[in-house]
Amino acid sequence: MNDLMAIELKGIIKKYPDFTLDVEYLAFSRGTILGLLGPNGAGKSTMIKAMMNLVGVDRGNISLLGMDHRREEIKIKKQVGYVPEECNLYEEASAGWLGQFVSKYYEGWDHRFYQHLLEKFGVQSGKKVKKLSKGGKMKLSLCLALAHRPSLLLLDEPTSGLDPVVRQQFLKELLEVIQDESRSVLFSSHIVSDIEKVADYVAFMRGGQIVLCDQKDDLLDKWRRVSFRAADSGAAERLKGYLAYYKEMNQNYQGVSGSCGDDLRQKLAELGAENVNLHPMSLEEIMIVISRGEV
Ligand SMILES: Nc1ncnc2c1ncn2[C@@H]1O[C@H](COP(=O)(O)OP(=O)(O)OP(=O)(O)O)[C@@H](O)[C@H]1O
Repeated sequence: MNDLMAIELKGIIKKYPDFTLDVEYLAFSRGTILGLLGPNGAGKSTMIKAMMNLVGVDRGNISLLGMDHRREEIKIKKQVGYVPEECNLYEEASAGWLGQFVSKYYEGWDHRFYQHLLEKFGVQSGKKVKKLSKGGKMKLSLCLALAHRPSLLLLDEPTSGLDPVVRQQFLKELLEVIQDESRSVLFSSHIVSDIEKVADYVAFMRGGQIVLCDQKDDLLDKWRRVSFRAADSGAAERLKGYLAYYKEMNQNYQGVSGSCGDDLRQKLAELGAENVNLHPMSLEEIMIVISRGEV
């Protein structure tokens, strides 16, 4: 277990009849935001639920804030704010009542901050949960998760039901919340632009596995769309090693490289590539290529 890590997963296996979560290793440091991207059914929610011990894993170790997720579950939960994908709040309760109720479980509960968040997100304190819109329920869940000023926030697609204005507000709030101390956030989303705005690290999931995890800025630096013509079949064999995914027609290659150094163009040329073109990729483009497993 590494105390400096917000979350550390090692050798996780969780089998369902038609799906296996298989995470060899995933970790990110305290005080940072990890954006978790992946297509529908990739296993993002299952992995987050496993961290919260809401889904029991068959094998492997999970530590949150340097503590074992099973042995020290209660201690962890006092320091974690979790917002699930589906709203599971008591429908007959109001935001005010829920605040009073939830506050009993958290030493760090800050009632003024809770009121401030409700106001900021436009959630009426007296309105019952059942009368809130989908976005309203998500905003209330966020306020409840943020108000005890947790050391670690686990947010499962928190922005999916929100309109663009509230999404902006929420992302701003999130950045403010983690700015003052060493707060850490795991944030899953389909909205790549949201992840791009706030994340320090980005992890991509596909088919139950983490296929890539890196610092966001490094990802943008390293990934390039590449095209070239291979001088001959020997050159083609050597050049393919530089492409994460590619398609080929008559020795004309179009692909992507995830290992772009300043000298990639020169390296490809030395190995027999002609007419080399390199283009930067956005996070969205990288995600689409990785999600599909093809160019
Ligand atoms: N309780 C369960 N029993 C059986 N299979 C399950 C269960 N929960 C999830 N799964 C399966 O696990 C897979 C991953 O689902 P999960 O909800 O973790 O993906 P996700 O990446 O969060 O997807 P989305 O972006 O659509 O929310 C899916 O194939 C799903 O059917």
